[in-house]
Amino acid sequence: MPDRELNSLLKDVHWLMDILQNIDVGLVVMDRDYNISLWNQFMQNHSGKFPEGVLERNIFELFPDLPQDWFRRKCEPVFLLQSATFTTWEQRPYLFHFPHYRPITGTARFMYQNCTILPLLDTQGNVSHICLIVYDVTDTAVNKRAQIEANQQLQALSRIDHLTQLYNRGYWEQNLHQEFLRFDRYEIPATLILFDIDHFKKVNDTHGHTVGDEVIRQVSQCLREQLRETDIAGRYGGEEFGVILTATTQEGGLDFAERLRRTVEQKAIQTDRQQIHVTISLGVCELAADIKTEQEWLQLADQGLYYCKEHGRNQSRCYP
Ligand SMILES: Nc1nc2c(ncn2[C@@H]2O[C@H](COP(=O)(O)OP(=O)(O)OP(=O)(O)O)[C@@H](O)[C@H]2O)c(=O)[nH]1
Repeated sequence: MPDRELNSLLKDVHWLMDILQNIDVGLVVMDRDYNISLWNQFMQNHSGKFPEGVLERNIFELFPDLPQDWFRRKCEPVFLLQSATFTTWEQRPYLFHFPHYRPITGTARFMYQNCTILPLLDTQGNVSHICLIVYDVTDTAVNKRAQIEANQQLQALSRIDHLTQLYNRGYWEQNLHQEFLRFDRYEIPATLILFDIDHFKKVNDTHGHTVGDEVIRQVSQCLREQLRETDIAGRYGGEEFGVILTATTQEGGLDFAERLRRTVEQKAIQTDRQQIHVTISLGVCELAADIKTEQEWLQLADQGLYYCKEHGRNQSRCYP
């Protein structure tokens, strides 16, 4: 080869090596036994390990925390099939546990990484080495996680009634529908309670709307204290509430209703000026095969509630 061509080739190789060293991604070349042949500046900066300490050494001995089985499963097809593989931070947040110091994404305790593993062919066309490329994707990952979290919070907020912290009517009705379908499929018992505060208009008229709101809040608090984790309680209307008692028969439902009724009756609701006592009326209905829709289920519980209103209030009634 003429000198000029050789010089030009050497220059190209020299430049390429410069680029490999300074590029802002991690580059690691390994042989068939996972011994390291190339370790660029990015890997040195983030691991604190210098090339002289890693070259010709086995990557699993140098980094005992590497998920060895998983990593081998990713690399073996690259050796055997001569095709590249990729891993993303969503599958596994990182391969190398590198600290992360960026001020903007300061919430990240480590560097999130995507990785690519490329086959490197020898002169006979066999894959003698693989090249692992490590990308720092912390900014993307942190933003995406923050977005997911914000969406979850928004979703939770859109399900909750602001005044009572119970489910709002829309979300509660979705649950009623689900419970109805569950009964249809598995015949697991479920009991519905609809209740409202007696003579609530009078509370508003006598003490004002703010006190009325406080009464609604404190009755909701009584309800929350009675609930099991599987019960689903919502604010159905102004001073009307719905409770779905899962895996509960009419007998259990009536027990719950009476317990709640007594708790509210005994509660002294403290307002700025005085104590107020209120009572509630409750309609109870266990789901049965002849109830064809959830609307029918609601109407039956409502008829129980209506019966209580007609017969003196401060009581609970099963219907049918
Ligand atoms: N303070 C307050 N009042 C509300 C709210 N939502 C509905 N109300 C009031 O609740 C009252 C309900 O009155 P009614 O439906 O006549 O029932 P009631 O006076 O409780 O009588 P019975 O149910 O028959 O015992 C109305 O005056 C509504 O304005 C609310 O969020 N806050």
